[in-house]
Amino acid sequence: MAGAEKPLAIAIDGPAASGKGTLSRRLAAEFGLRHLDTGLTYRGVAKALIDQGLPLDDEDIAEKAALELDLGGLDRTVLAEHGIGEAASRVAVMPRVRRALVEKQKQFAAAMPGAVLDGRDIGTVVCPDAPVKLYVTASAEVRAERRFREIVSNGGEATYEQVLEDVKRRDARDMGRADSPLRPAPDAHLLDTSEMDIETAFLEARAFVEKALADGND
Ligand SMILES: Nc1ncnc2c1ncn2[C@@H]1O[C@H](COP(=O)(O)OP(=O)(O)O)[C@@H](O)[C@H]1O
Ligand SMILES: Nc1ccn([C@@H]2O[C@H](COP(=O)(O)OP(=O)(O)O)[C@@H](O)[C@H]2O)c(=O)n1
Repeated sequence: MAGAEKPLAIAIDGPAASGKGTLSRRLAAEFGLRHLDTGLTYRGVAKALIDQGLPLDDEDIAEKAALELDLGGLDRTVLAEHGIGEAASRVAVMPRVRRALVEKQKQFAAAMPGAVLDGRDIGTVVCPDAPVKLYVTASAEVRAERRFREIVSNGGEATYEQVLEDVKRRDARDMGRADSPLRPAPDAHLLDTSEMDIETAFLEARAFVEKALADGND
């Protein structure tokens, strides 16, 4: 990245358990960039409200929690809990919560040498000028199977049917909200990982990033 004049942003969006976090972490390591899982910021707000016994749907209260959130203090091991994803998608419908978090996410992306950000609105709202945008997806059934295995391997309890229902409900809420709904940016490259293992998906994603960066330097 030596000599780069402005930070490089790689925007990765997609629905729950599509594999965007796994890809983002590996791409960040590969290209020497920082990484922000923006889902953790919405999860962080939801967890703060739950811990204080506060409602998830009061915009004044949730905005305050969003403004107070410290990106440096997000503990993935705690926030990854399945139920917090559902709560996060409820706080994520509120425009003032989004505004507060998007501002912090933009600041993160603006620091050199740049960053890989993953979430639902990175290519459309947080980094609309990113030169590299990926929309990672997979069928709801494949994503539910991945999330189910993840929960069980972490010692949690769930059934595949429950997880599939949760995934579909969250998809509907994320795609149906008025503010920054989940959708591919018009210039995003679609990567359907339904039939790909992690390594294959990473190699595809890396090849796409390399090509996009080379094209951008022409
Ligand atoms: N292509 C893939 N094939 C199989 N499992 C995958 C694949 N991509 C990710 N996973 C697994 O699926 C789960 C969800 O992946 P993650 O990257 O956390 O998704 P997201 O960030 O989109 O919610 C993790 O346990 C991860 O190891
Ligand atoms: N940029 C983002 C990231 C997450 N979110 C919300 O936060 C929830 C949790 O996101 P996440 O990325 O941690 O969820 P998973 O895909 O890991 O299951 C999502 O269901 C969205 O409602 C969002 O609205 N915008």
